[in-house]
Amino acid sequence: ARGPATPATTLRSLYKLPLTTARKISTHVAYLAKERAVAIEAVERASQVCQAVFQRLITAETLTKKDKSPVTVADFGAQAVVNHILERYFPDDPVVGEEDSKDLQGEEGRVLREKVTELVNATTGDAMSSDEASCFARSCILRAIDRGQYAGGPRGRHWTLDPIDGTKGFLRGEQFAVCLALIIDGQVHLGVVGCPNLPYDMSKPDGERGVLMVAVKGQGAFQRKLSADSSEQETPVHVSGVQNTSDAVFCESVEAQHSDHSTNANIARLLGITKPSVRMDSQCKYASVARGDAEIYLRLPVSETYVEKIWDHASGNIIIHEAGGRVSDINGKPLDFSIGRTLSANKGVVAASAKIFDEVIGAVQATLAKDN
Ligand SMILES: Nc1ncnc2c1ncn2[C@@H]1O[C@H](COP(=O)(O)O)[C@@H](OP(=O)(O)O)[C@H]1O
Ligand SMILES: [Mg+2]
Ligand SMILES: [Mg+2]
Ligand SMILES: [Mg+2]
Repeated sequence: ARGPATPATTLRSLYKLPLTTARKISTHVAYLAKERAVAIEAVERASQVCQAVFQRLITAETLTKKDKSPVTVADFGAQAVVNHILERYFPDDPVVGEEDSKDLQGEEGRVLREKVTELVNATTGDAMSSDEASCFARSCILRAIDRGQYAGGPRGRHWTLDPIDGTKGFLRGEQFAVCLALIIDGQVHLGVVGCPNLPYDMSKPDGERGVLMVAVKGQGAFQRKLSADSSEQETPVHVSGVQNTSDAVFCESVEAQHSDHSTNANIARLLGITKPSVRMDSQCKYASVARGDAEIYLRLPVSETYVEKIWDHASGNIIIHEAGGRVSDINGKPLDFSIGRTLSANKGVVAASAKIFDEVIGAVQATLAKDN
């Protein structure tokens, strides 16, 4: 079994250095620097895949027919691209990804498989060697997607990927996110969220869109413009400084099946919140709280049986913490990413800036006690 990842052990395995050398230089190299760069590259590439699909495949017709096939193509394409990039740089790291290649296999999956392959090659061909490109045209695309089958758990390193989070938002042309996180020994150490449709500056809601947020444990949270240019400047993000919950804005899912709007509203009332909730799909909600567009994210469960998935929360979780906020489930318990593919030890999610977090949890508990 691998021991806990420290900068020195990470450097040793990344660059195949003797441990003594790795220890000496570890004070000069930022922790997880290579992982951070690769994760940003992967999320940028996958976001391009999603945007290409949106432009080419989503039409008035697919929307009125509620045709979900475009998002399916984008989902598989994005997972193939991210897993492929991760494999190239970190061949030993397993991946917990949302999708699997079942629907792309055999004769039944041929049409979809060809669409995904064509899409991936068209949008990322320039970044691939000819060997890789011809491999992608064949079966490797299924293998790349299925590198996401890992079971997760408490030991070692693994990535977790949501190739498109906020499927419904994607189809509506609203918010969605490409989310990639690195979990080490059950804890999130790195998270990247790409939000192609989120305004870069919320004070200019009609201005430039496309935000990438990134955080590494202990290094703070940053945002940059989402584009393929890796030299993009980064600026630190911080949660809001609002002290009184009555001045707060809260955000929640658009989909009422994912989060209980009426319980959320009761909690907001108890906190003296008067501003209407901001309804938004995907982990862009975490990004909004991280940079102070909103103060609170409420995800009160609707069903007794639904268990949240790690890829829906891992990146957002570290970004909030590194931006000065806190995240827990509805009982104030930290999200436990060490169990496997799901957050089976938790129920619902609450995120808020640190100053008001305890008060928010208090209101959640009081509201739930009253409801029962
Ligand atoms: N009953 C339920 N309760 C909570 N979350 C659910 C749910 N059914 C599906 N989800 C998850 O909610 C995610 C979207 O969250 P949001 O409402 O914040 O946009 C979905 O991610 P995908 O879109 O990646 O499938 C899916 O994993
Ligand atoms: Mg999701
Ligand atoms: Mg998804
Ligand atoms: Mg899904």
